[in-house]
Amino acid sequence: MRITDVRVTPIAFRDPPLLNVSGVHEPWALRSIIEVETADGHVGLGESYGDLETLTNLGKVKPGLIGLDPFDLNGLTRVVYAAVGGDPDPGQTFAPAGDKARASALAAFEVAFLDLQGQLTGRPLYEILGGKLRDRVPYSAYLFYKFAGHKDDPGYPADDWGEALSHEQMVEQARRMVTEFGFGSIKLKGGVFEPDFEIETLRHLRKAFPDHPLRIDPNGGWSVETTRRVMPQLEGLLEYLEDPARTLAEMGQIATFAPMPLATNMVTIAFGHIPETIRLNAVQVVLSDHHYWGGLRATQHLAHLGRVFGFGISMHSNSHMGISLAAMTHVGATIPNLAYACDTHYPWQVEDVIEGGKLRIENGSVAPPEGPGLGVRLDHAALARLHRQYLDCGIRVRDDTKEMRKYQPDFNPARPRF
Ligand SMILES: O=C([O-])C(=O)C[C@H](O)[C@@H](O)C(=O)[O-]
Ligand SMILES: [Mg+2]
Repeated sequence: MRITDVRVTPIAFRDPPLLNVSGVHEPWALRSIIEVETADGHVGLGESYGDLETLTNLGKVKPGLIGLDPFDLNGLTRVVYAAVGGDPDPGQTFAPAGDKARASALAAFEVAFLDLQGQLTGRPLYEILGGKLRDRVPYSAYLFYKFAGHKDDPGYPADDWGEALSHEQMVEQARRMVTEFGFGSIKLKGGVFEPDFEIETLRHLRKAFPDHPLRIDPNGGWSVETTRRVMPQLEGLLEYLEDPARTLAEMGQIATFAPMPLATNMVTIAFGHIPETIRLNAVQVVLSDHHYWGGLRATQHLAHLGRVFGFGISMHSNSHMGISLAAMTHVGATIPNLAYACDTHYPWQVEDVIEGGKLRIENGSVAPPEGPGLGVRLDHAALARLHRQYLDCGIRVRDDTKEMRKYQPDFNPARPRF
């Protein structure tokens, strides 16, 4: 069974004005949708970033995939490394340190190849990945401070979540997340306001949700000294503290005085970072993300290293569609040491490219879609509509800072902000 066609379609979908350390989300979020077709008409799906660099790299890989067997994942790795650059040694399946471009291209196509393997064998993807260890994968409520609407009219109605700039509004956002989706744990995106204000928001959340584990993620927005100053206030409040500071060395310093585990999706983002992470004991929870760790098998390998070296595994996300949620859920179902509920931006998205609308989050968790492979199919009309939005929206690279300067012309995202 050989691959005869590969299509990569950039899309843009509505995104609310969510705040973070770099600024605010633009009205349109970008992704790319990958279709890998075999001679007999099976189509494997993948999803990745939609920025120009990713699209360029995926475009470079495409021609080399024609004629490959979808079961030849080492062949895929060789093609990706040859096209994007790097060591073409087929033994070097996973990317070294700082190798996000190659690992991301590999991941985008690996998911589509695995989807094909599932379709060709009539097996759900979690079986291709070794079998499921749980029926449902837990996700956490992902709370953002947010504006009520975008600064410029994006040409669509404002989202129905309203403004969240006060503690009380954030508790309301959490209440809706927990009521509608049943989330059993809560993450607050921080780095937006002074840490003391954000910790007060956490206290309000603790009061309203006494049993929900809480996390905060300032995305490297705090200095080591600021983190030291606020640490007594955080003690006993958090399940883990995610990326308070920006570098591995700073995380290592914070780990010497932090009573709770430190988590990251910023300082340990490739296999080559793990030796130094362990040497410094800088991080106790790694947020895996198949999109840039090199795919679903790489995610399993990362989890295995977690068992070897004693760090926990959680999962990171970005604004994404149902193909990514299906892939995250299939792999999440196979990881023995997935000790924490995974991140997902999915509740913030109102559009999707899969048949049947959106996947369902219930009781704070998602079941891997049944059916062969990923278990999701492309809605071609929706894909065409979201591609048209991409062409029309004019955004080609995500820039939260530029967007924030429309509200606050002197906004400075330099970190540490606090
Ligand atoms: O955990 C994280 O760092 C993220 O989810 C990164 C995202 O870019 C988040 O900050 C966002 O969507 O603004
Ligand atoms: Mg993070």
